[in-house]
Amino acid sequence: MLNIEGLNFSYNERNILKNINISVKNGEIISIIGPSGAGKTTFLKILAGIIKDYTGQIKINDEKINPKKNIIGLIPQDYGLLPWKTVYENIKISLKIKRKKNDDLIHKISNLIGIEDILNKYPKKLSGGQKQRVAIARSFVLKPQLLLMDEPFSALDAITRDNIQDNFLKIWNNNPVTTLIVTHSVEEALYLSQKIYIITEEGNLYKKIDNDFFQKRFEFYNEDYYKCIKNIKKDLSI
Ligand SMILES: Nc1ncnc2c1ncn2[C@@H]1O[C@H](COP(=O)(O)OP(=O)(O)OP(=O)(O)O)[C@@H](O)[C@H]1O
Repeated sequence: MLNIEGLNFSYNERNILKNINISVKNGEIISIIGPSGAGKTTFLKILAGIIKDYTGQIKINDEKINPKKNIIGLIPQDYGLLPWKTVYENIKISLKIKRKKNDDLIHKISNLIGIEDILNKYPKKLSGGQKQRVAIARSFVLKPQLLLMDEPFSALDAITRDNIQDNFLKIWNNNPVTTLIVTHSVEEALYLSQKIYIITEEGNLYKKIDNDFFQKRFEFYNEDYYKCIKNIKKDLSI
């Protein structure tokens, strides 16, 4: 269980996140959705241990979160691949960091996500969708206790995005990692997460939604789905 209680954070006395309370069950996927500048990336950076001077409590299984002890995977907006390493080496880095050896797992996950044939390529030769797949494979190989994804699919065309979202869920169903996804897309939040948290422009947690549409692709002509999207969009414009 990930427990966040009374989290506050300021940049140079400017209050960015205000009294955030969220709990995520082990193996659950939640989405954080909110307008630009609301503090979503800042929130992930705090969880990843990049930002440390927050107040409030963050616990994993009742112990204070510790990025040195807890295995935390972060997929940043730019995918974070090292240009001088091949895809295979980029994925293997996470195993080196955790001093594990598991080449079989690299091949299993690469196969599941469809990147077996590009393992020897360098990142500059890859499309955005391929880089995204590599970043996802790398974080799953790490077997993190917590996976953080910052707008993971925003730069992709609609067909590639649907395809990679499906691959992501395929791997997650194989190995349900506790995951937080930051997104601007209501449709993406509905497809990929069991709970949706709305953050306002001022950095307050406004609402938690239990999502009935998880892992279901709906069209706009489905009335319940359409209403749900409309309500969330209304909340986001407050
Ligand atoms: N290093 C920094 N120093 C000072 N202010 C910062 C810093 N990084 C971000 N900010 C400010 O903090 C606020 C929250 O930024 P953050 O990147 O977390 O928002 P976001 O919700 O992820 O936005 P977006 O959806 O556009 O990515 C913004 O107003 C931003 O300008």
